Amino acid sequence: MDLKKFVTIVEDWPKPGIKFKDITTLMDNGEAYRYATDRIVDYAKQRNIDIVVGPEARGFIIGCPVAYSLGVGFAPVRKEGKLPRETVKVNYGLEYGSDVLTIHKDAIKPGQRVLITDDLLATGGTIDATIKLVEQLGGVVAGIAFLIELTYLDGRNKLDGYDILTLMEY
Ligand SMILES: O=P(O)(O)OC[C@H]1O[C@H](OP(=O)(O)OP(=O)(O)O)[C@H](O)[C@@H]1O
Ligand SMILES: Nc1ncnc2[nH]cnc12
Repeated sequence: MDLKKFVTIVEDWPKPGIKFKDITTLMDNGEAYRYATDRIVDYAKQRNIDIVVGPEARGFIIGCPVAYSLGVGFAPVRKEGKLPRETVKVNYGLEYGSDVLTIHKDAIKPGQRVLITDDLLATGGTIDATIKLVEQLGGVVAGIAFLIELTYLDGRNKLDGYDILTLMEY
């Protein structure tokens, strides 16, 4: 299936010069959403995943159906002030700003094999921060899966040494 047919490019959003890749038009097509999810599930099955971790908000859209299909748990990474119990946190930069990401301190047990999911790899700042959170808790990043990679931003370089799956490149 040609997944790119289901992604809508929105020019100059949220800021001038950004070509926003809108995945809502992929998610609202049942066949495309299932096809993309199943490809990530196939990847995860080869990597003995204990738990899926995804950053707010679009990382949830990808990670939750993958976790459900694998029969493993999902741990959310959220922006600061959203998780109610004790967290660890890290600052990060992204294509159009900067922020703080957090995860519950007990979300991952030391040694657990983690699949990180998100919709899109741009500068790699979000996932670099997510890796730091997972590793701070003793998790092993066994794979990272995205729908989309913006190759011109070279985020993959920032994630050097980790195993990465992307389903579409721009
Ligand atoms: O590789 P990077 O440069 O870090 O950029 C990619 C991240 O940016 C977007 O999330 P955003 O922070 O806009 O949040 P949202 O998912 O809540 O819209 C996207 O969903 C990725 O998580
Ligand atoms: N160009 C882009 N499109 C969609 N989400 C993004 N997150 C960071 N850059 C993005």
